[in-house]
Amino acid sequence: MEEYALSFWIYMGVMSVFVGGAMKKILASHISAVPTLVVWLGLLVLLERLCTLCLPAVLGLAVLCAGCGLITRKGSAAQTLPTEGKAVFITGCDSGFGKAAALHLDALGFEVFASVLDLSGAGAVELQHACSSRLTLIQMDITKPQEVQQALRCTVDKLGRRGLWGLVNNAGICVNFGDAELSLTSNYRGCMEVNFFGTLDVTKTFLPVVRQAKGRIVTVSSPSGEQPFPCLAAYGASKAALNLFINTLRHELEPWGVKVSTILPASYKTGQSSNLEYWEKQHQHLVQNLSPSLLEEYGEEYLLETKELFKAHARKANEDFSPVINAIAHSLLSTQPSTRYYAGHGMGLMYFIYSYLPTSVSDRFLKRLFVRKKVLPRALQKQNNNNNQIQK
Ligand SMILES: NC(=O)c1ccc[n+]([C@@H]2O[C@H](COP(=O)([O-])OP(=O)(O)OC[C@H]3O[C@@H](n4cnc5c(N)ncnc54)[C@H](O)[C@@H]3O)[C@@H](O)[C@H]2O)c1
Ligand SMILES: C[C@]12C[C@H](O)[C@H]3[C@@H](CCC4=CC(=O)CC[C@@]43C)[C@@H]1CC[C@@H]2C(=O)CO
Repeated sequence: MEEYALSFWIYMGVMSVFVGGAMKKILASHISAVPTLVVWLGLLVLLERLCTLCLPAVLGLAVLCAGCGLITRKGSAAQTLPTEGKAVFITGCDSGFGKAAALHLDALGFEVFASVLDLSGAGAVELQHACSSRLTLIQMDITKPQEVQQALRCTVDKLGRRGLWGLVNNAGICVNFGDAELSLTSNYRGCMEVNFFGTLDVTKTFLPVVRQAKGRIVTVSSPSGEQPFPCLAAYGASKAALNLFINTLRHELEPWGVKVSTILPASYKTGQSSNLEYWEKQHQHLVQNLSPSLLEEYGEEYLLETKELFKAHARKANEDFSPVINAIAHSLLSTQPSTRYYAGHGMGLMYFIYSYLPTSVSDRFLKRLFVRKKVLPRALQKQNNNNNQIQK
């Protein structure tokens, strides 16, 4: 009887440690910890069976101590590093997350190298006026290797013998518009050229100075690189390639002391995505370049609805970039940065649905989240009309 009582108390002790750890995750990151809770509770049930069935009391006690040590060490170790003397290079600072990150990191005390496409553009001018004298503005198109090399030379000239603490890969575009079959090959290439090959070149070019500082690489990607968002195949494919490259780099750079993080933002009202004129131009470009057969099979009405759905989504996107900017700052300054940051409300739920519920449920969730089409392709409308005629 005593043996049973001791096993019972060990089991209760282990439960409180694991459930407490999972609840802490829930409080710290809202719903995104739901997957964690599911896993922890599964482990707990397994452990309960072990404790009850085959662990002698002494070993059970050792498990309890190990569990407590694990939770407390992990929980209390993370601290924030000082920004003093740390330099960070950010791509795509003309607008959106890049410009906001440059402003915030400058205010935190970093020496910011903000690269822009247009040194005389509104974004660059705003940064010049709003930031401290530590800011350096650099013109760089990430798809032009000679401009990337020049940007490195300019950065190293200013860093002297110091390494570069942080590289923030932010620059990116969404060229594609519409269903995977309808997206032009030039859309796929356009997204891949900037989002994958451009970021690849910048990362490889700046890696030696980041390794020298045992610093950080932070990449702004997208959930569309991991989940099949409708109408985003070209953009998502480029982000998928980027995610795999960055994730491979993450564990290969561990021996060098370089920490690698990926930021996965929800939907925000930034420069390009909120530019309704941009989506009009994308629509016109598609109609003018789509093959006559596809245009006939899908019909202009179908393409028009897609454009309106993109514009409607852009109107209701989030204007508060702080979840993304705070994630970038945390990934640069925490002694224990996360490998992935879900930057925006509801992202954890989106990933929980995608990870644990049937594909039909997650497919429907993504459609409701982004583009809920009502118009069928013209060819399907004709098929349905013919079937209805036959049934009459
Ligand atoms: N806005 C969102 O909802 C959202 C969601 C998920 C991921 N993202 C990603 O966030 C990143 C930043 O985009 P944003 O939303 O701030 O949009 P944005 O259009 O405001 O910013 C994109 C930046 O990239 C720059 N850029 C584009 N092509 C470039 C090139 N060839 N060389 C150098 N710079 C270039 C632009 O000048 C701009 O400064 C992108 O990688 C985007 O894919 C955005
Ligand atoms: C791709 C975009 C950024 C982002 O990736 C969005 C996507 C719309 C669907 C969507 C919903 C999310 O909750 C995660 C991000 C995301 C999948 C956006 C449409 C235009 C926008 C951009 O143009 C970014 O440059």
